[in-house]
Amino acid sequence: MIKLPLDFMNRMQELLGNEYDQFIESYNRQQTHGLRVNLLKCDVKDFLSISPFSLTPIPWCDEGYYYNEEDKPGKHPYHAAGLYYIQEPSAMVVAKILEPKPYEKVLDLSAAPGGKSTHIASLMGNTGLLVANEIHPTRVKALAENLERFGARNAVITNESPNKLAKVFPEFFDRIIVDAPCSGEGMFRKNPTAIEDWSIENVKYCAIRQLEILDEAQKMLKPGGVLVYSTCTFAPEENEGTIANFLNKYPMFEVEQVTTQLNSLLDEGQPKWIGHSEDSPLKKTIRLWPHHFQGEGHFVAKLRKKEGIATSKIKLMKFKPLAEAVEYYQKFANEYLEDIPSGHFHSFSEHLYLVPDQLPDLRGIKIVRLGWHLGELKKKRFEPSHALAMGLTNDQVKQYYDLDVKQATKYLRGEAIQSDTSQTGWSLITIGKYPLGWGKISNGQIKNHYPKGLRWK
Ligand SMILES: C[S@@+](CC[C@H](N)C(=O)[O-])C[C@H]1O[C@@H](n2cnc3c(N)ncnc32)[C@H](O)[C@@H]1O
Repeated sequence: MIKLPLDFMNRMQELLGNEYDQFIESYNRQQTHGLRVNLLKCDVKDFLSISPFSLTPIPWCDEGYYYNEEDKPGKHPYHAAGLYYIQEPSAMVVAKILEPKPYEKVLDLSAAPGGKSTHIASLMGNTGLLVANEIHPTRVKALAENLERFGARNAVITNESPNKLAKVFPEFFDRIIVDAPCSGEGMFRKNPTAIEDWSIENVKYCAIRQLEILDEAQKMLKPGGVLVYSTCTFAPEENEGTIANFLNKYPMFEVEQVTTQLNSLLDEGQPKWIGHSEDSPLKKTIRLWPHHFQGEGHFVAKLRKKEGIATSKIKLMKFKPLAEAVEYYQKFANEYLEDIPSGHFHSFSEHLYLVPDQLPDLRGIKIVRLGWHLGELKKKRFEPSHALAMGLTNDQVKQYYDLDVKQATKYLRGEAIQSDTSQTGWSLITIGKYPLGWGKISNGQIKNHYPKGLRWK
């Protein structure tokens, strides 16, 4: 049994009353583990037909499955191919509640390491625009890696404070998710440091910070848009409390009833825990309890901004592609790609990106990725990026070289692949039909271009 903070246990006992014993008992149950299939790469049926893991469906997410810990899907080459994301099962409900639609503009304001962003990308089918922002400079790297592995082509990744972001995206997004930094009570079973860091003072501090983040988030939402707020804590101050303070400050928002395939398993919000009446709209927020189903604790509120007319002026981005980079990209694409991705090009020094439509002027914003990174101009030749490989399918390239699991493991370790292929030049290295990265072939030798920073030890 894990050792929980005494003040936390006393609080929970007071809140849960008769249910408290059941709640505490859930800490003795085995942790659950989930993976979520990447619909950008394959449909669930295709994935199940090749999956070597023993999987059980997660009831609230069609593409989510529990796996056995011994399966270690994070260490399988299919993970490196971006076929799935390892995610806490309860967390899979959040993007479902957000319901992003193709061609929309969506913001994930506190996105690292990318659980919700990869889910949103997967549901948007590489259309529209996903802005995935993370304030923390180290954590944003993991976010970029995860979205790249997923093959997301429509994601702009930024490393900013909500306040700075709000200045360039006024009334811009159709949907925003604030998966807020919180006291993490719901993750005590999985994350012992959350136990060490827990205190009542921290709960209060988190509640203040959450409202500050929401203050900025609401500015970026279009009239009629949807704002989803989520935490992985049980603390009423950070859940119903934060939402009550928000609604008080911004009466143009209302709580929307959540309808998902999870409905019968969902618990309602608890307005009475913050001194509100039982008929409060806060009852429409939802709580996920670890003693009611297989997963950790979560809270989600779906808010909608009233309809109206957006009055903010957006200055659109001026694309500045490096002409030579475009020229050499096109040469590369004619030689190696069946389907030549085109659209708005933009360059940062020699790097070429394919940028989603309708992007505002992002001057002053720290940009980590601006859409799909195609590659880099290097001394009169174009070197395709890893992101380009991960966003392609094997039928979009003129040549690919398929590996089995053993060879793929070698490739991911950065080792040379023995072959007697007659291919020459850039070849998409795949497992099944799913890309792992690039190889460059000459005289039957495949030079391994799997990025050094990602190589398996
Ligand atoms: C719960 S985590 C996000 C998890 C992520 N959405 C996912 O599904 O993988 C909260 C994030 O908020 C970030 N954060 C911390 N302080 C913040 C602030 N003041 N404004 C915005 N984000 C902040 C943290 O760095 C952290 O990555």
